[in-house]
Amino acid sequence: MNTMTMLNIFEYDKIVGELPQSIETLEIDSRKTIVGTAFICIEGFTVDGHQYAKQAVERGASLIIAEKEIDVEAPVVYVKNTKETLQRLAPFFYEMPSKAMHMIGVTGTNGKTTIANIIHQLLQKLGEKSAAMGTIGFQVEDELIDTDNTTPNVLETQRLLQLAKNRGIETTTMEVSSHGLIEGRLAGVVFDTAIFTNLSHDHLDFHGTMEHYGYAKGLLFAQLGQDVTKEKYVILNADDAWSERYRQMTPYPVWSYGFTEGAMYRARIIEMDPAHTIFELTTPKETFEVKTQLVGDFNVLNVVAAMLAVHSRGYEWPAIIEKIQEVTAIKGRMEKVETDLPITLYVDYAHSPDAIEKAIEAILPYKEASQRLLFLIGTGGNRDRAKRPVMAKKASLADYVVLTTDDPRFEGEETILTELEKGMTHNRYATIGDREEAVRHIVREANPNDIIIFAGKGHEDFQVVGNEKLPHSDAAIALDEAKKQFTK
Ligand SMILES: CC(=O)N[C@H]1[C@@H](OP(=O)(O)OP(=O)(O)OC[C@H]2O[C@@H](n3ccc(=O)[nH]c3=O)[C@H](O)[C@@H]2O)O[C@H](CO)[C@@H](O)[C@@H]1O[C@H](C)C(=O)N[C@@H](C)C(=O)N[C@H](CCC(=O)O)C(=O)O
Ligand SMILES: Nc1ncnc2c1ncn2[C@@H]1O[C@H](COP(=O)(O)OP(=O)(O)OP(=O)(O)O)[C@@H](O)[C@H]1O
Repeated sequence: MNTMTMLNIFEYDKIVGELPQSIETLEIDSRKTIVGTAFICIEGFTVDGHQYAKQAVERGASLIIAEKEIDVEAPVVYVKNTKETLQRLAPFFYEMPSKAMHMIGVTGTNGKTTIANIIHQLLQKLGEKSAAMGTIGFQVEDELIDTDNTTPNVLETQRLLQLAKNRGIETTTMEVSSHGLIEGRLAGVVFDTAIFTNLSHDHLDFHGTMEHYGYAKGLLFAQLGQDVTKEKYVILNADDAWSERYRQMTPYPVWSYGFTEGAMYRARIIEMDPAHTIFELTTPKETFEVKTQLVGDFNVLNVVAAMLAVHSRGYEWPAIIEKIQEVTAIKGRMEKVETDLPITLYVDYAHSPDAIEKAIEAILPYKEASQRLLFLIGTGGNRDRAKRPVMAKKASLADYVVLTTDDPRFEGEETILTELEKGMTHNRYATIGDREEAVRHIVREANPNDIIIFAGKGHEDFQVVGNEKLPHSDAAIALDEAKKQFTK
């Protein structure tokens, strides 16, 4: 990009040094800086990017954008606020890629990954070139690109969207986290459809109160804009009271879904077993029977929300209902671990109280009287502490519980376990800080034919200890221990 063109995009206070003719790329991480980069210094939660300007110059940055005085061997453009500058600059630099695609945003405490992946699978089955960005990474058709966050920072988001646009992607579905909304990571992303799943206790370390947390989610609906000449849709969960608040934040048509009587698109479960679900979907015009491989009441709502998003894209119901049958379970979401051993193992990403309750409730109806449901749950260190006892209380719905850690980071396991333990409502449980040992212990506790749910890690294959990502797989450890236990 021509440097003068770039300087027309945002306001600056002063320029020190001789500007290059053009810049090749933008970067906020000195470690990724290459020759010809414009490096933008961002003050983060942990460190201040201004400290890394020198390193960026050593790596070839030809221009620095800063808000504090720095001393570097490169031209510097001083602005009032580098975060805001980046939010204006990145979408322009990457040529507003979201405008070239149909964009679907999914927000809510639980279900974002599931819905985004159902939409992605469904659109591909309908012959569309689709991408999905979220907790699992960035899926561009069948390729998976690693990302650091559910909603990546503004630069990464724009860069990935441009990549999708360049590959001819027609629809991109993004998981929109409340952190992403509050931090302006979605600047320049123009959505066409916005979905709300549900709101329950999570992330209060960041948002403080449920009111603030709920308000943050609402920004997605406000961000759809006010241009009523555009055809945009809002898809809200009628079973969740927050939907009424979000309805008021947008002028666009609202399609509500849920089990509740007032829902425009109402689901009623007809049949459900551990391998499939059949439900009836009543739309304002007609009623359809829908078959899906996903299980659990909550997944019926996830499936309906995803089908509505695809309908908002212009696909007719018969085609959607035919293809939804082929959509498979999502990695790490109530995912059954394949084994011939006499034990049923599920890995699930539940790490909020509501998700834990839903995961257990998905299994209880099929559990025979002779079987026990064992549940392993941990919480992260240096994150929302208030949810710990509430999570353990929900986990107490299981017959036997193991309380452990889930990314302890820098926090001692003692505090995590003690705070979890406060919520237990029965005494059939163990506390084991080391997650590998906890997994092995719960398998050893199981009798033949019992069911174990390993909650919290889902698709993740690591455990964050300190600031290191150590390899860890609940499924692999559980299978190893189960072999010892059940092939004697
Ligand atoms: C609290 C938070 O949101 N942190 C995010 C933030 O990190 P940070 O502010 O600590 O960054 P920092 O380390 O202080 O760095 C500041 C600046 O210096 C730069 N730097 C740093 C080191 C260096 O050597 N060179 C260098 O240039 C960095 O690139 C950055 O520009 O910016 C990083 C880069 O964009 C994010 O990856 C990081 O997310 C962390 C990993 C995180 O855990 N975030 C959570 C809270 C989060 O955002 N979660 C939601 C999902 C929630 C849900 O489950 O629904 C999400 O969307 O992921
Ligand atoms: N609609 C739902 N309502 C309640 N719980 C759900 C729902 N959908 C999924 N869950 C539970 O929440 C867990 C996480 O699901 P999913 O990954 O789809 O949510 P998410 O919103 O993407 O979570 P995160 O923001 O933490 O990445 C699942 O493993 C399941 O236990």
